[in-house]
Amino acid sequence: MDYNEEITDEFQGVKVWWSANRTLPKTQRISWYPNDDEKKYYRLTVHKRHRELITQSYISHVMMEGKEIATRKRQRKLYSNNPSQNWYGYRRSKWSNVLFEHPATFDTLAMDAKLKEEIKNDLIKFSKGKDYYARIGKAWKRGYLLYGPPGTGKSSMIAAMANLLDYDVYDLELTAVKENTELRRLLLDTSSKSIIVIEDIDCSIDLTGQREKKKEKDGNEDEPSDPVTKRLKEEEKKESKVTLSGLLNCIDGLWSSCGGERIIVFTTNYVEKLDPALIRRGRMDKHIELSYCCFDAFKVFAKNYLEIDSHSLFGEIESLLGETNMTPADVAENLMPKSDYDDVETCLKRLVEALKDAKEEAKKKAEDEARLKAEKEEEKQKQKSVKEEKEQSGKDDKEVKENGVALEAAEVKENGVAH
Ligand SMILES: Nc1ncnc2c1ncn2[C@@H]1O[C@H](COP(=O)(O)OP(=O)(O)OP(=O)(O)O)[C@@H](O)[C@H]1O
Repeated sequence: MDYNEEITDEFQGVKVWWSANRTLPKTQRISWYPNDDEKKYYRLTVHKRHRELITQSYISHVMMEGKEIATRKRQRKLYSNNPSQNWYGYRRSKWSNVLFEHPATFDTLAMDAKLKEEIKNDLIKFSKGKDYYARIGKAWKRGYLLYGPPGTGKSSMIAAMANLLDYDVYDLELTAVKENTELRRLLLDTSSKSIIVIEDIDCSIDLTGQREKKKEKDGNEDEPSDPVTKRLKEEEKKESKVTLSGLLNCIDGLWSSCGGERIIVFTTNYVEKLDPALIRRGRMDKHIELSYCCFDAFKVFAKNYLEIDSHSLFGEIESLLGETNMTPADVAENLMPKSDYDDVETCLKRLVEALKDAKEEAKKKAEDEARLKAEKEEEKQKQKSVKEEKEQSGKDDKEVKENGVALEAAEVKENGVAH
């Protein structure tokens, strides 16, 4: 809306007029910064008989609409945490950000259709649950644990979640956090409507307590003379003290005291390594396994990458997918046309070949492993029988010796007696 422009609006049959204006500065001065004296304002004109309706309902209606428009228009961000030595000073902050523009959505996510629907519903229910969480007296947060082998879509799912809910993403790199208080400050500095992601949780924290110490460097390393480098090196050498209990306390306690909705996502390739305390329900409410490519997931790729719903090769692909483990990342790579000459047939055939190779390789690997196991077993048996033989011969020697000694003793006695 331009200055001196006027627009009309209607609310419950009542007409109102808006105009934009500003107060001009009293003094003229040249400055890099906007003039403090200048004030922008909107004027709302309405017939005085509608005053009550306007002040009691219309204004709050306008504020709410405004907030919704701002949310719709806002550009979402991907944040990553800065090391604490960069937190203070001019324009320094705890988090750096870039625009979040990951294209993954639940439509592009290749996975079991039922599970996908379940996760979507869960997320939507959570995002609409403000009153529900307030009523049951729980912090408005939800934890997801995504686990599965590399290339099965854990990062893609996080992006799809953020795109579905219109949330910002905070990628929390725990290895850059020195202690629990830093972790707390970082988390308190996140905004509402956000997903906080800790990837590869099993690698970032020692799950029994203290985080792995950085490898000690040689003691006789040259001391830098430059004071800035020296300080940075000293900072680096400081022991990292983010603990599992610190992390859990932050997750459990912190957000109860600050409103707003937050989702926390942990990812790992090795779920079995995780401490049950970390992933118990309430902390990680939903455990989602992302696994090797199933036929449902393949059909999503076929639709998205090749724009097909069926093909004569689908049957063969379905049975090959059932017989071998191929990650969605590998399936996607094989399905993607590599040149303008690659048509649907070429891409599907390439996938069939790759699946056959993978099946063959897996078979060979299993055979090699079985052979190795059999050889080990044989070796073990051999060692066992050698040991038994040795023990037996040891026993025989002892008997011979004992008998021999006994005999000698008897002879000595007899001889002694005889003498
Ligand atoms: N389920 C999936 N649906 C759609 N695309 C996928 C899926 N899984 C993997 N991909 C594709 O493979 C690439 C790698 O996947 P992604 O990074 O999401 O896997 P990840 O499980 O997070 O792997 P890592 O454990 O190595 O981080 C993605 O860019 C995406 O194109």
